[in-house]
Amino acid sequence: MKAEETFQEWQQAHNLPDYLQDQLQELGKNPKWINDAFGQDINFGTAGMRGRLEPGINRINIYTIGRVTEGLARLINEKGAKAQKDGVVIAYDSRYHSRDFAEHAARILGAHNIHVYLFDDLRPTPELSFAVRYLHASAGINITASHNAKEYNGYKVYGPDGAQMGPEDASRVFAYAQKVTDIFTVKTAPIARLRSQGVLQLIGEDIDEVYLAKLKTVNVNSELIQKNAHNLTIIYSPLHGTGKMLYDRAFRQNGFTNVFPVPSQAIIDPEFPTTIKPNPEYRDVFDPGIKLANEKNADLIIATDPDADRMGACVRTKNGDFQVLTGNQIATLMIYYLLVNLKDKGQLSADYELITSIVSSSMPLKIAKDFGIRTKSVLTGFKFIGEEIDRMSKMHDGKFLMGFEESYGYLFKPFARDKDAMQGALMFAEVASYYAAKNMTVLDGLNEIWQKYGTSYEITKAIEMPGIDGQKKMTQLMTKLRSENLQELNGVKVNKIQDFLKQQEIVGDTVKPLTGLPKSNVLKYFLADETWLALRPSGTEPVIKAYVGVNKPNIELAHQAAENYQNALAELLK
Ligand SMILES: O=P(O)(O)OC[C@H]1O[C@H](O)[C@H](O)[C@@H](O)[C@@H]1O
Repeated sequence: MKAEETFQEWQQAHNLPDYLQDQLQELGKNPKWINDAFGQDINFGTAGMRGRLEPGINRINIYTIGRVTEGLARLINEKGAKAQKDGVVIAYDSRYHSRDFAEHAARILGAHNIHVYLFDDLRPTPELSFAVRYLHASAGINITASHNAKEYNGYKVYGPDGAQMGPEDASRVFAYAQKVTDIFTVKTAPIARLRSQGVLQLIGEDIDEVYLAKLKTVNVNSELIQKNAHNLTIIYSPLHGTGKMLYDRAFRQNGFTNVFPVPSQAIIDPEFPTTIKPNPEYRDVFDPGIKLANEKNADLIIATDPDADRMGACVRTKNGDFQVLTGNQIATLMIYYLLVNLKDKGQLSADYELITSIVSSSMPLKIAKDFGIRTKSVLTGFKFIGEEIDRMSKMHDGKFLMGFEESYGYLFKPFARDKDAMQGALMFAEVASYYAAKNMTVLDGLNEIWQKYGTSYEITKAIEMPGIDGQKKMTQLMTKLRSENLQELNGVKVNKIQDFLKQQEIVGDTVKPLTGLPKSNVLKYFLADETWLALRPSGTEPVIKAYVGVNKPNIELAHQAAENYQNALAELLK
């Protein structure tokens, strides 16, 4: 059906909530918007779906949420009575309509006689992942758009292992969802009836308690924390979201007693009024925290994104200013600390594994190699790290030490199978205590690591390409880059190209198969000066991501080189 016809159908639909009718009228004045919002179904991929909170089949609203939930219900029913009985856990974050959408999903699943565990209030993504495993549920749903701006919402789906759903099941959910002929009349059952029938069960504090007990096991040196944590003042921000629910108990129970929330950002608020995007990779989100840190004489600010899967940190520099660390730098400090700790205790063994992604820093890999442990690099998406954890536990062929992605995601203990900002915050607080005990700052620690292993520095940039037009442009650009086989950049020779879609590795005129990972639209370049570059369309936002990682003798040279390469990539992507 043409975009215009679908748009008209929505205009004529009965019972459309007021806010959607208002938006239809306003936004519908723009033919380009109609084309984009009604031109195709919103994609449901392995990261679920994410989009602007607007009317339209290519947007996030009660109807697209309803349709995909119907798809999930049909998949669960196809799996049989046990899957129905095991049920689905539903969580949600602090965004506009998150709770409405969660209840709507509960009503649809309930109408299919699928057991539902619905959180009584907002909760972190990793707690949902944990709950799916703990309750032996057949799936999980989280209504969240993670760190996106306030205009967005989304839908993440989890499999029985607590990791985000794999490609096979995701495409079946999408296929079932597409079979829904009338998006406005998906069958629901009333919440009160589902409650009285025992189909819908509320959960909350009961899960918090067991999840917190698990979080207690994350820190590795309680003696160090006991001796030093009282000297460490931590400023914490949940960025208006779900981290608020548990941070206080989590820090305290693990021995971090000097933790102060940023008051303005500890207010749960879908407007995210203190930020442009509630994303802990940006400096501006830390501004209120820096003010408080100066008042409290604190050196460390930790922030978690609204669904508390990403964790970022901002630390005091020598001249008293503050610097936001990258996800790669945080991971570098963490893996180094973990390995030193294991070595000191005489517990280091070669079967420990570090799992990371192909677009993350090479520094943690270097450190892991130096300490003699194993590493594996997987595609972007924490579910791939989850798969490796599964492999280790089933095959007994490795001990999981840490998983990380440059996008501020970390995991240490596999009771959750998605990145866990609570685990990240606790581990980073321990790293800061370790350096405090040595009278060093976290930045001193990073410098020490750089002196030992060379200075790695990475910059990731996201180049926006919105709408259906943007999607076409990304496809064209990736095709063009594939056909060009880049020979040099900024005068430096490209030694090797890895094409993860064609599964080929190109060295000069030789083309070899690239094995070991599923197909993915990623190009990675290795240059003669130890630089690596990667390009890929994001799976969660309308952007192409450009990753640069350089290795230089010092940080000034590294900064400069990384910026220069980013500029060169920006030219390529014009
Ligand atoms: O780079 P993207 O495709 O936007 O993905 C960025 C991130 O998105 C989600 O949050 C996934 O859970 C992460 O594993 C992934 O790293």
